[in-house]
Amino acid sequence: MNSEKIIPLVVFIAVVLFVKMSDVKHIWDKQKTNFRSTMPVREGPKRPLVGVIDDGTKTVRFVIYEAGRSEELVAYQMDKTEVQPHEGWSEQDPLEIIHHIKLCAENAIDQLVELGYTKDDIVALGITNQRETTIAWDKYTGEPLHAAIAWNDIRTDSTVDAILAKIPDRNKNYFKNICGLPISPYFSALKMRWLKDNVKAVRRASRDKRLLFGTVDTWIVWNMTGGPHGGLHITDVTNASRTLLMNLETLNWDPILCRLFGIHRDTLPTIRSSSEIYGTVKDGSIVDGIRISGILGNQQSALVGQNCLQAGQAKNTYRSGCFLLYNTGTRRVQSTHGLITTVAYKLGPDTPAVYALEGSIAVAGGAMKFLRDNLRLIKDVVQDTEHIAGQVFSTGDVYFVPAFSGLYAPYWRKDARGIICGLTAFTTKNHIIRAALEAVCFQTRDILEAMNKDCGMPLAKLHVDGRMTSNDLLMQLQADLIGIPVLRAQAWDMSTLGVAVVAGGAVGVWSADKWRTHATLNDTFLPTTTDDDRDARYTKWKMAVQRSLGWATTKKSFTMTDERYKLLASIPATLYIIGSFTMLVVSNMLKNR
Ligand SMILES: Nc1ncnc2c1ncn2[C@@H]1O[C@H](COP(=O)(O)OP(=O)(O)O)[C@@H](O)[C@H]1O
Ligand SMILES: O=P(O)(O)OC[C@H](O)CO
Repeated sequence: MNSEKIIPLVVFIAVVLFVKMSDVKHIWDKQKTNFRSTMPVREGPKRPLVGVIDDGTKTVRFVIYEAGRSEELVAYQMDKTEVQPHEGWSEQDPLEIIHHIKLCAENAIDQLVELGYTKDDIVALGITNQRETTIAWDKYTGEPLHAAIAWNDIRTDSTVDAILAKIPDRNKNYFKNICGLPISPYFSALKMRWLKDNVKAVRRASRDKRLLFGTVDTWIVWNMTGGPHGGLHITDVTNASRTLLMNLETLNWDPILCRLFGIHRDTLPTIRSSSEIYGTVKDGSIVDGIRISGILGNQQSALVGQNCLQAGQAKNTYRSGCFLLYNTGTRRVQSTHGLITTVAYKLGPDTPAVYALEGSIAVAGGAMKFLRDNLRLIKDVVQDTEHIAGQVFSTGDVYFVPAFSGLYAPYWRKDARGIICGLTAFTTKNHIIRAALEAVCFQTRDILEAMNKDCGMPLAKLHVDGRMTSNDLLMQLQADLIGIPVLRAQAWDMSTLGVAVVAGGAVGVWSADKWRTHATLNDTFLPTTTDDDRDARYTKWKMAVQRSLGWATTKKSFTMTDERYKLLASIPATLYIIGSFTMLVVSNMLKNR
């Protein structure tokens, strides 16, 4: 072979090898998230272990901690299937959740065995979960009667209007002093009402007294403790406080609210504390026989995991949504600036509940997914957002309000829809991506402004966690746009740590004091902007928010959606021509009469 032929051949082989290597790296990167054995084999006496089930919006995880240590020992994670049958709807499969939990537990315990432990070293299980997502099932067969309706599903828009019609002045905050929440599609009672109004199987089960309702924690515990054969129908105060049905003072279902939404008390779980031995797993799975002793909604769990156990401490968790919780101690602070009052935790049946003010943001990391999957501006949410947005020094005055399903706190406007404004011929995708990152930071500032007004004392620093916080650019923008230091947690997943602490606490292997010494911080991001600069940009953000409001109406006009287009396109052309011709003839006949 002469060199003319050899050189292209070598180049070709090199290219093929390079492509294959990047494939391998991609697969390896994916595996790393699933098979994370973060710790080497331990020397010295073994500690008791605490297992955690974390059911998130997009993923299920099973994590195992050594009691008293804040680092994960092993973890296994699986993605979940999200179904969006219609615009604004978001459903999950309740059976998939149970299936994934079992598989994750098996895989995590396999890793545990490699480290020299056995499953009997696990002395307690904790559950942390996406909140508000609602499931209805049959108490005698255990069958779900419908898909789980996810927290960010907005199908209940008109249900909200129907409920508001029964309330003086249609005031969405009318019952806020009882349950801490405004009437919004976000919360579970609306989803329960929708299920009763729209799903025959749910109505039938309700009539036959077979219906059980629950948030995801309830569904998991019921299934794991025996299901139709004596499964416990319980929830914890933090999850119950997200339904719109719990009275924040009595910590029980409120009769007025249950009547307003038409939800029968017998279909609701018993409300328990966040840290006590509820029962033992009896499902024949690998964790059979282990005690379940902790339940916390995932945002409350991150508050505990971040060690924000004193009144006045706050954390912000950046996941698909973003949730800022401010511990108010045993005082229930009523927000007059659009925040909600929620239970932060109750560490035992006889200990008082601790409350928090919460600013909930529906879309944070979800906007990055939108840029990748819908607009295809990026390929990788983690690397591209940081890298591409970092290629420009500002958004070029572009603002992105990701109000895909309305705006939550502090606006609570279900009629808002997403906008990108300020586009010029100079705008590139880099500016739009950067604007999407800044949107997360501005929404956090919205919450902080409200929180400072409600609490009267501005927050001096912000503790942050969640997968998105690995983005350094986002963290710096956050510090720049709120003007206070941002303290990033040592590990991104504080939700699993929080419930591990309370589950371990209930069985006496984990005391808050011991855990505290291990909760260390990793990085601090300091503001680099002036007050004037950040205030000017914030004023522009508020203008953008104003433009996003009032876009969606409950009564939709007939618009040509993709679904309708496909339906019309499927009608044979001849039928269409005959139909049109007939209409023409009839209209002429009528005209000539
Ligand atoms: N480093 C990052 N930079 C920007 N966006 C990120 C980063 N990491 C994750 N995200 C986004 O955050 C979202 C939330 O991630 P994750 O915590 O896994 O979801 P969940 O809400 O199910 O817990 C993802 O959909 C992704 O779009
Ligand atoms: O699973 P996440 O992180 O999206 O959490 C969802 C919240 O709990 C909703 O309130």
